[in-house]
Amino acid sequence: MSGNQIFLDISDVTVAFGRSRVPVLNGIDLKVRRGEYIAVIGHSGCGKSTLLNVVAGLLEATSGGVVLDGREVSGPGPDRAVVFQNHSLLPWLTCYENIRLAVDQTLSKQMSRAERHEWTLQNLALVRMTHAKDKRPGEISGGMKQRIGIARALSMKPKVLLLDEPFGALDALTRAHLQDQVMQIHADLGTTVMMITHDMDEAVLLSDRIVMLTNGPNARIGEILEVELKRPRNRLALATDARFIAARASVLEFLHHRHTAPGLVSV
Ligand SMILES: Nc1ncnc2c1ncn2[C@@H]1O[C@H](COP(=O)(O)OP(=O)(O)OP(=O)(O)O)[C@@H](O)[C@H]1O
Repeated sequence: MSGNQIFLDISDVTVAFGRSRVPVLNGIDLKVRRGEYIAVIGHSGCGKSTLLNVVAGLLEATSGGVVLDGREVSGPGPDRAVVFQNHSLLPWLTCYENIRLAVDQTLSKQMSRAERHEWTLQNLALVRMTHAKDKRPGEISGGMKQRIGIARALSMKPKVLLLDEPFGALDALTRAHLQDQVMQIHADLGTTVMMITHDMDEAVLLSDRIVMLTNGPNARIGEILEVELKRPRNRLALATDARFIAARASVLEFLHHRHTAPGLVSV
C-alpha cells in the first residue's frame, strides 16, 4: 500500500502494563485504507481491546504510535467513535437525547440547532429506530440499544468507527440483523471500520481484511486474510459459497493451529 493510500497507520505499537513490563502487544504494524472494513480476531486475552483502545486514544502505547488521516493520535477524539459490547447509553436520556448529546458535543460549531435536530433524526432513521426515539434505554431491547449506540457513534461523523465486539451479547438472530445493518451503513457511508470479534462468520461476512493476532503476551499480527468476496454480500448466498467457506476455514485453522507461531507479515 503506498503512502498516500494509508488512512489509518498503526505503526510498530507495543503495549506493556504494570511492573513486569512483558508486552501484551509487540510491534503491531497495520496500514488501513479509507473506507476499509477491518476485523481483528484472536484468542481471548491476546490484546484486541488493548489495540482498539490505543487507536481510540484511550490508552497510550508504550512505544510506536497511530496516525489517522495525517494526524497523530494523542488522546480520545470525536474522529474515532467507539461502540462497546455493553451499550453505554445514558439511562436517564431518551434514544433521541442520547444521540443529540453526542451531536451537540461534536457538531455545534458546524451545524445550527435545527440542523442538529435533523441530523439526530437522520441517524435514528439510519438504524431504523425512529419509532423508539422517545423511549429510554431501560424500555428497549439489547439489540435496539446497540443500534442506538451505533447511531450515536456515526452521528459524530467519525473518520473511523471502532467496534469492540458490538454484537457479542446479542442472540443469533438479532446479531445477524445488526450485522446486515452495519454492512448496509458501511456501503452507504463508506465509513472506515475496525471491529473486534470472536466470531469467524462475522469477520468473513463483514470485512475486507481479517487481522489475526497470535496469543499473548507479546502478541503480534500472525496473518492477514484478504476477504475477496464481492459486495453487496448476502449471508444466505454466502453460506454455500466456496470462497466464503475457504476464508472461514483459513481463520479457523489459524486460531486452532497457527496462533502461537508468530510469522511477521509486512503490510
Ligand atoms: N489496564 C490494564 N492493566 C493491566 N493489564 C491489562 C490492562 N488491560 C488489559 N490488560 C491485560 O492485557 C491483556 C490483553 O487484554 P485485552 O482486553 O486487550 O484482550 P482481548 O484480546 O480484548 O480479550 P477478550 O477477547 O477476552 O476481550 C490481558 O492479559 C489483560 O489482562
